[in-house]
Amino acid sequence: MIPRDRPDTRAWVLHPDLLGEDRRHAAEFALEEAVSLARALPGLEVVGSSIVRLANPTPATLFGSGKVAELSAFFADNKVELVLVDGPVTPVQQRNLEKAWGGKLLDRTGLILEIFSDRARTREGVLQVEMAALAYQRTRLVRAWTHLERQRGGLGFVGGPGETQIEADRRAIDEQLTRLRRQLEKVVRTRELHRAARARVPFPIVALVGYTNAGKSTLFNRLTGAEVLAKDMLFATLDPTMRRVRLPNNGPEVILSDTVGFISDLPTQLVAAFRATLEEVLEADLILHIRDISHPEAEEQKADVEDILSDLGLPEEVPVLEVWNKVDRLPPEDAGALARRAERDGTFVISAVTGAGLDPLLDAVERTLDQGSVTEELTLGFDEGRRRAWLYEQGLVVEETQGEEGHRITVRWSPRQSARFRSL
Ligand SMILES: Nc1nc2c(ncn2[C@@H]2O[C@H](COP(=O)(O)OP(=O)(O)OP(=O)(O)O)[C@@H](O)[C@H]2O)c(=O)[nH]1
Repeated sequence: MIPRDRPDTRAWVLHPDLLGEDRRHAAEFALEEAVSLARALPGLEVVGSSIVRLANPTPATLFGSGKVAELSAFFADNKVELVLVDGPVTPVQQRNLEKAWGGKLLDRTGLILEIFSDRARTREGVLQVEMAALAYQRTRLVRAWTHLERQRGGLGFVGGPGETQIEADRRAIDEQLTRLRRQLEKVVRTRELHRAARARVPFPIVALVGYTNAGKSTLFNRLTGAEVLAKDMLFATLDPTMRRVRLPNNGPEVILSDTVGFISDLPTQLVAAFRATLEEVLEADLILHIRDISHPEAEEQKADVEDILSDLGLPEEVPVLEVWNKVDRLPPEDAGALARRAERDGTFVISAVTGAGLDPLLDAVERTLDQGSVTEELTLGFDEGRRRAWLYEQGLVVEETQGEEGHRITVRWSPRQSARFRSL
């Protein structure tokens, strides 16, 4: 963990470039993202960053010996205390580089874990991140152990002191993982209860999803007036936040849900933690996919988000509206062309900062929620007062007459509202 009780740690971000000159831009975008990630972490001062060409990773030190020495002098001159390497670094490489550079080193997974742990707000988020961190540590122990074994010439005898220690560490991690897993099961059960309770909330749920830094929290705050952390930081939101809001012009009330941002090349150990925080979108009646249209990799980001949503098993009937945010950052002529394209594609161009384009978007939200709705006639027995009251609370009742067998009620509702009613 990075100490928080002292002046900011001076950090340098290194992106090892495995691709070479013709993919230079990819390396530059990757470095930029890595720097934004590092800036998202309190307690760090990012003093600079660089791309290091890496044709053939060296098993012991990742970079070649000349490069290691050159960087060592450079880090000493610049008083760098922590080096963030934007890629995987083996435990052996980490140990050797830390020795050579005289400071700490964190690889990409380590960095994202630090951010997740800093941001996790719900009990479930915290547990998921702790488990991911332990699982990560465990793989590093195993690798160190194999390495030790190899150092001993692979004779295969057991019980050497180093090995016993690593075995003991591994057992301790396993025990802790089991404990955390049990706690998590309990938390998930409680969450299911909450979810069932929320399934009875009388308003449709609109979820904001999108890449990290796309502007979800800014839009959320603009629409709800809520105090959700919005900074120029990645991962300002790790756990979804929900607020009730009435759409303008006396439109319907909805629950707006802000979710954790996506990130490219998420290390595999972190996928479960990330998904756990995103599962909430499966309950939404409508999804707004917020995109930073000024981002150079906007298209790749869109594909990533769509892939994950479909992997999560988002039901097909849940409508998704695509929202092109940050239009204020484009030159006016590009913004004009974008608006024409958006009209053709059925997407929405907005600026969450200036408020431009919000009215048409909110009209579309209202229309889309209504379009999915159908009118149905129900008969409720006289003993079903609670369910009848629920229909009224939701404002779903169009007409009611009394028949011999009970109340005949005409309702207009979305498929999800109808499903919620049936689960009452
Ligand atoms: N120029 C401009 N900047 C914007 C706009 N919307 C958001 N931003 C800025 O983009 C940065 C990120 O915005 P957030 O709202 O925190 O982004 P997010 O999608 O919630 O990010 P995560 O929580 O990391 O997923 C902040 O600095 C915002 O001020 C916009 O419409 N125009």
